[in-house]
Amino acid sequence: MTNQNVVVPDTKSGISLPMVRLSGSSIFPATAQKPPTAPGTGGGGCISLSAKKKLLLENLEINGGGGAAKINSWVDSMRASSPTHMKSSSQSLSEDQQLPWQQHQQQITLPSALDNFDQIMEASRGKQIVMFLDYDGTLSPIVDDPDRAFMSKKMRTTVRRLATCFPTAIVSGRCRDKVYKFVRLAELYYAGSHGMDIKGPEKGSKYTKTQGTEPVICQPASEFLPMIDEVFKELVAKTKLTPGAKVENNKFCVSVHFRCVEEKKWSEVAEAVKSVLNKYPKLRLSQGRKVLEIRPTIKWDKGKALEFLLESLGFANCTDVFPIYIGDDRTDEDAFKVLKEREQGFGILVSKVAKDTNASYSLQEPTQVMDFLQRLVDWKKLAFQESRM
Ligand SMILES: O=P(O)(O)OC[C@H]1O[C@H](O[C@H]2O[C@H](CO)[C@@H](O)[C@H](O)[C@H]2O)[C@H](O)[C@@H](O)[C@@H]1O
Repeated sequence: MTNQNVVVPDTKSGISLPMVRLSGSSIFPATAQKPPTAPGTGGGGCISLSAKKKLLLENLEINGGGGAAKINSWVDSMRASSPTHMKSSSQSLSEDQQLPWQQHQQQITLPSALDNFDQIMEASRGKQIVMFLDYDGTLSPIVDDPDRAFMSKKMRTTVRRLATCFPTAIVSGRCRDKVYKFVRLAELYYAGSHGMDIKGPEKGSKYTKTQGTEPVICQPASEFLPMIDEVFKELVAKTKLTPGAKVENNKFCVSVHFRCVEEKKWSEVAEAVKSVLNKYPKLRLSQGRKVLEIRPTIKWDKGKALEFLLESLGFANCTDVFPIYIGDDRTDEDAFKVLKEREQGFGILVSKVAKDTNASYSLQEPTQVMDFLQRLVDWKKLAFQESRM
């Protein structure tokens, strides 16, 4: 496996984005086997948007709503991202007023990944499981202060054990350094800034042939660094008079938190973000849990990061791989969608409420995620013991 310079053309801006990635052939034989459809989804856990909605979605996401979307609909969208407001807000808007993530066609209650553990393992039979874990809301509980979103010692121990059994990656909206400081496990892959900053394990990985060489690195949005810095400073200045607003520099994207802002002041946050987006057409908006995020318009997201990591691990065209992606946020949907489209592995949504999702199973909260990961470890150990008998 060798390092290779690759250029990713950005179809929107017309610029080419250099990155380094590993190329390698699969270490597993290719025998196609389709995982069974998750119960309760009828194969339709994936909700397809109509062509019209897709177009609207692209327009809104690319220019942050352009001039058309009013601040009121932004605030409605911000309310819709809060579970206590889920019923009241987005449903009162017409389809054209809604931001992309408000356009629910159907809310799905997914089967529990814990209750269906045996079924998931059965689907993975004969395949290499690869684990992808979101951080906030998945490995750590959601808290008011983003700087204090610590994962428990028990969770860290479980993730460490998991990584001895399966290749494991953390895929987060946070910048890579910050998420690493929270997780502190050198043996993992890390994809920060919603997948726009990927680095392989410091210590090399027993799962790749790259041990002892330079770790894999991928930064497809590196040209946006100065712009993101500028935007960060502008947003800090624009929100400094809004009590509770917090702007976080996530290196290749900026997060504007409104969790601690009084609801009547949410429009100030929306105004600030919208005014900046209007100034920077090469940046777009996405939304997470009580956070508005500004990121480059390049076609790169957590789904692309997942594909890149699979390729780096040598599973590019391999059918004997079984990726499991666990996440709680809208940005994780990009990865769930990739798995659905590849018909490989499963997405697991961490949520207590029904959501419009491409995931196949659900877990309610980080403690359940930990239980699921521990079961995976136990299952692997048992399988290993049985293979030696
Ligand atoms: O992709 P993730 O690892 O889930 O990161 C998404 C964002 O997570 C963080 O914000 C969220 O968690 C905070 C701490 O619990 C919470 O205060 C905030 O309201 C949530 O949105 C992080 O601070 C962001 O930078 C990430 O983009």
